[in-house]
Amino acid sequence: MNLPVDTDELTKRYGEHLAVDRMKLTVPPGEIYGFLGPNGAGKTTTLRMLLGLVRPTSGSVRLFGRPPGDLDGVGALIESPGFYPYLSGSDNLEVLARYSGTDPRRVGEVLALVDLTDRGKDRYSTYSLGMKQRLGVAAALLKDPRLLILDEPTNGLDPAGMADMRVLIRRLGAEGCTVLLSSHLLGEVQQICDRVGIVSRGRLVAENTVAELRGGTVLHIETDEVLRAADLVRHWIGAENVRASGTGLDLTVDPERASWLNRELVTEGIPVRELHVRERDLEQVFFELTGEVAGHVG
Ligand SMILES: Nc1ncnc2c1ncn2[C@@H]1O[C@H](COP(=O)(O)OP(=O)(O)OP(=O)(O)O)[C@@H](O)[C@H]1O
Repeated sequence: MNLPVDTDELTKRYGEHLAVDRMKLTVPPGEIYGFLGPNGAGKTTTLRMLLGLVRPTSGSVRLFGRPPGDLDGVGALIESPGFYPYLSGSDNLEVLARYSGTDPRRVGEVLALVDLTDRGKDRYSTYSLGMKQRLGVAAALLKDPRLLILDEPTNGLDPAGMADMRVLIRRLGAEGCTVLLSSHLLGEVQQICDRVGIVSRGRLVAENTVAELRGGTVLHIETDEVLRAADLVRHWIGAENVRASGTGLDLTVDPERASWLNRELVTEGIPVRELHVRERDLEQVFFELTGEVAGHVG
């Protein structure tokens, strides 16, 4: 099958600097794939290589089985498109439609898709940042793509603008469009994407669904005797499943065993102040996988 996105050993080197390192990226049809990593991780460079805007140092790119540069069926928003500020959103799209040989009747359709019908006749310069971004997506949708590539589509948007963009992307996905988007915001990919690839220093360090990346649940125990509790629990369930954190322990263990653990600890004279199951945070997973400072990612 010709996948919408399929790269192999994709590499880009700028002088001594390895911006993208042997990237293997596959996106099957209909998926919303989040390409997640801190600033400078190599996301934009990868997306630019997919679109034939940057030549790879080595490795290969195929979009629908075709070499980069053949962008039939592919729409992209990589950096803010150059819209004319004094033209309306609608007129700007008509210029692009004419330029790309698209039926101008499509302009009304894409404006509706991005919820800009009411403001289509207003000058671009009067648009909010969120509206400008949505017009950018509308431009990428002009040719009715089967694959949409979006670089940081919510960058710089306020919470309402971000929410609108999430709704839009999910709607496009529901209509069968494959979407590959990059982001440095964990919360965002968590909410939008079916699958996530985590990129760090040019390498894809993990790839999975959000749920699987989180790796299920953690049992958290709070006690005043953390060290003694940690020793005992390590002995019972294996040291690799126990992490001491401050006044508590995080255990990778079947939550069904919570009452058994509680009983055993109390029997050993360890007072258990609190015991609850919690989901691992994607931010924590990200940090564990990449060693990147968590503050880099939202
Ligand atoms: N034209 C270039 N010449 C030299 N180095 C570059 C060039 N383009 C990108 N780089 C470097 O390659 C690395 C990856 O950059 P890239 O823009 O792909 O990262 P990113 O993950 O998209 O981050 P951001 O979200 O900040 O754009 C960075 O260290 C960057 O400085």
